Amino acid sequence: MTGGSVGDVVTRYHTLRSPLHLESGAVLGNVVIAYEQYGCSPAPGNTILVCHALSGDAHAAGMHKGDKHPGWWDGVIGPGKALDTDRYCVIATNVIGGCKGSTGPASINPETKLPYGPDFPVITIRDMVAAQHSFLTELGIHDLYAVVGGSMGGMQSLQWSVEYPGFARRIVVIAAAGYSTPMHIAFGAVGRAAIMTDPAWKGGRYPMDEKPDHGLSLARMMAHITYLSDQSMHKKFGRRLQEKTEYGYGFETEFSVESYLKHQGRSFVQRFDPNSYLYITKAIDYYDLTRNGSLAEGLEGADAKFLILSVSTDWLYPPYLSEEIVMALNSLGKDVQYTEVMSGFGHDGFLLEDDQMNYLIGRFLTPLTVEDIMNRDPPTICGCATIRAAAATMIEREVNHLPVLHTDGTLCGIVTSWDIAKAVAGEHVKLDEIMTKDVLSVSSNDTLRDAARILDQHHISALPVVTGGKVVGMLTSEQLSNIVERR
Ligand SMILES: CC(=O)SCCNC(=O)CCNC(=O)[C@H](O)C(C)(C)COP(=O)(O)OP(=O)(O)OC[C@H]1O[C@@H](n2cnc3c(N)ncnc32)[C@H](O)[C@@H]1OP(=O)(O)O
Ligand SMILES: N[C@@H](CCO)C(=O)O
Repeated sequence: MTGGSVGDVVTRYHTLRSPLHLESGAVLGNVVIAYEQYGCSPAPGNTILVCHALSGDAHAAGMHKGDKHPGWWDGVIGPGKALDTDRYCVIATNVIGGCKGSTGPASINPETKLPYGPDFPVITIRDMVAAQHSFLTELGIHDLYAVVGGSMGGMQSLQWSVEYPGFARRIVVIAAAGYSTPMHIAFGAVGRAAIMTDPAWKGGRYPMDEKPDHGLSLARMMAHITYLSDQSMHKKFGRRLQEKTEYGYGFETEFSVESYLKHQGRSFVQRFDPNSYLYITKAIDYYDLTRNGSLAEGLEGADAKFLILSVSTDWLYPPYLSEEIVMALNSLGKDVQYTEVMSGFGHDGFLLEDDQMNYLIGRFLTPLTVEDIMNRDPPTICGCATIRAAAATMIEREVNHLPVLHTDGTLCGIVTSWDIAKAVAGEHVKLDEIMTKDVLSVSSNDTLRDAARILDQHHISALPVVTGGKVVGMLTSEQLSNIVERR
C-alpha cells in the first residue's frame, strides 16, 4: 500500500482545564498536552488516536520545517496509508512524563518555578491514557474510531480498551504485552542505574545544560540492542571494523556495531530528558493488566474490536506476549484478529515494516467490503424463465448461482446448479418451483467478514449483492477464498 505524506506539520499545545488525579493519588495541575493532528477534522466516529512508544512524541507524521526526517510513523500515516488522513482525523500526543512538549519532569513546576525533576509525581500507563482522554474530551472528541500503538503505545492502546470501554471502536496493539516481564524490568533497571549513577544526575536536580547525558547515552545504547535482532545485527554490522570515531579503548579501529550504538546514544541525548527516561521506563515496568489475577480478568471490561500484531524476531516483546493477549481476548469472546509479522528487524520492526503495517492495519481499520471483490456484472434470470434457460445461462456464464428477478428487476429468488440437478431428477419445469424465495443477500458496503459469517452460518456459497432492491453484484465463497490466499 503506498500513499502520500501529510506534508508540513506543526506541534500544537493544549493545557488541560482540569487537574489530573493520578493513580498514585497525586494531583497534577496545569498539564500541557503536546499533539499533532492530521487529515480530516474530528467528527463522531472518524478520529484515530496514535500512541507512541518509549522515546516517541507527538510528531508521528509529516515534516517539521528544517528537519531531515519525517515523524516517526510517517510510513503508516497519510493519504491512502493505513491511517488514511483522507478518511480519518489522526491525532498523536506526547505522553505526560515525556519531554517533547507535554508536562513532564523537565517542565517548570508552577510552585517552585524550577523544573519538577524528582518532584514530578510517579505516572503510570493508566495516567498517560487518562490524560489523553481528558485532552480529547476537552477538544470535543467523545469517541474514537481507533486507538493504535506499538510497544509502550500498545500498552496505552490496551489500557484504552479497559479504562474507557466502548470509547474506541477498534484497538490496535503492536509489539506489546499486557504486562512487563521480569526481563523488561531488568533492562529498565540497568538503564535507570546508568543515569542515576552518573555524577551529573544530582538526584534528578541537574541543570538543563549539564544533564547526565553519559548515563542516558549508556541507557539508550543498551536499550537499542533490545530493539534490534541478532539477524538484523548480523546483516547491518557483521564483524566489520571501521575507523575509530572517539573513545574506543585505545584501539585505532572499532566494530561497526560499537560505532552505531554510540551514535544512537549520542543522538538520543540530544532529544530526550534523563528524568523522563526514568519516569517513563518505570511506568512501563509498572504496567500489569494481570494484577487482578489474569490477563483475561484485566481485559474483561474491554468493548472493542482488536487487532494484535507481533514481530517474529522481536525478542524484547516476543510473539508469545501478543498470543497471551489474543488468548485472553478469545476466552472472553472478544472480536480479535492476530498476525505475527514476519520481519528480521526485531522489536523496531513495527517502525520499519511499513508495507506489512499498512496492509494489516489498513485492512483492519478500513476492512475490504463486498464491493471491493464482488462480481459487478452477475448473470441473472427472470422468474418467468424456464429451468432449461437457467441451466443454459449457468453454462454460458460459468456460474453456479443465478439471482432470479421480478419483471421490475427486483430480487425474488436464487437458483443454484444443485437446484437444477434436483429439478431434472424431479422433472420440474418452472424456476418458481425450484428456486429459493427467501434469499439471503448482502449490501455492497458490508464487510467481507460479515459476508463470510453469513455464508458460513447458512452453509451457502453465494450471496446476491443488493442495493435498493436491485441486484448490483454477486459474492461467492470462491472470491473470498481467493482473497484469503492472496493475503
Ligand atoms: C516508536 C516511537 O514511538 S518513536 C521512537 C522511534 N525513534 C527512535 O527510536 C529513534 C532511534 N531509533 C532508530 O533510529 C530506529 O532504529 C528506527 C527504527 C527509528 C530507525 O531505524 P533505521 O532506519 O534502520 O535507522 P538506523 O537504526 O540504522 O539508524 C540510522 C542512523 O544510524 C547511523 N548509523 C548507521 N550505522 C552506523 C555506524 N556503523 N556507525 C555510526 N552511525 C551509524 C546512520 O548514519 C543514521 O544516522 P541518523 O540517525 O543521523 O539518520
Ligand atoms: N525504539 C522505539 C521503540 C521502543 O519500544 C523507541 O525508542 O520508542
